[in-house]
Amino acid sequence: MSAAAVDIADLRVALEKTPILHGVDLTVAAGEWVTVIGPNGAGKSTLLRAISGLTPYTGAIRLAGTELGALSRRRRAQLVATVAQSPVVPPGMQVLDYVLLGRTPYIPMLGSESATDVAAAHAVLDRLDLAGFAGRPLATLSGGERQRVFLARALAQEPTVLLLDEPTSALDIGHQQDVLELVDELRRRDGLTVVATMHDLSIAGEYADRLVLLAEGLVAADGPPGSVLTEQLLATHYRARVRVLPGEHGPLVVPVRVAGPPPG
Ligand SMILES: Nc1ncnc2c1ncn2[C@@H]1O[C@H](COP(=O)(O)OP(=O)(O)OP(=O)(O)O)[C@@H](O)[C@H]1O
Repeated sequence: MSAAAVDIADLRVALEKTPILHGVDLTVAAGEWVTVIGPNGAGKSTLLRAISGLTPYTGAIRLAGTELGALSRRRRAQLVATVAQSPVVPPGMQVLDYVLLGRTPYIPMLGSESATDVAAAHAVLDRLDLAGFAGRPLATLSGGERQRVFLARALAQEPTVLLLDEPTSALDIGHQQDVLELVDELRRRDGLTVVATMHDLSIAGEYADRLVLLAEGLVAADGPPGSVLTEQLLATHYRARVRVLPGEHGPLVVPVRVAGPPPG
């Protein structure tokens, strides 16, 4: 049997001496889409940052069978690409140059990008409907356009594991669907493994094979969307009043107001 794309055991992370993740176990098979949900501050971004090698941890994180710490930075960048919530953007950088940064793990030391790298960057800009933005300074794009450029850079990296931290939070509903369908297409076509975080629970359930509910730094539930998106679990961990309705591609979570507006 081939190794899991991501295999995490007893992961513990402390930030500024405060324990944030308290012993997380998570296995993601190659080609699987797992979305981590959970209330604000649960540790979702911290988990993704640990998988991408940006945060010290104890426990084990293995990528395709190799412990994260045993991978060179270059090899790690060939395996894992991240779309962070608010990536740092070098001032004045144009869109094409930013997307080309995704090719860094394939460019020889002290070398510069090849025609193949430039073609790969243009191809991904085309796929994301961003070709017309190639020469624009990133800072002049709208929030949603910029978010798609961040994804373009990650896809230009041609990773085997794609980490998406709320990748559609700035997108209108049409672009949300376009971007998630594209990621799903890459997963089906190329066997890309996806680990995402999302706050829109209906969309989370529609695209993921499995949902992992993280609460206070621990896995509170892990399974197919129908087993995690229950009114009881969402009430317990989000203190949310919701109705869960059957949908074509997964449960639909609808917030409901319990008390009506004050009379008068
Ligand atoms: N550098 C830091 N030092 C101390 N605490 C931190 C640091 N970074 C994050 N935290 C805390 O760690 C906890 C988990 O943060 P994290 O960003 O992983 O949560 P999250 O589940 O992604 O939340 P959200 O849904 O709001 O994005 C939060 O309580 C946050 O305040």
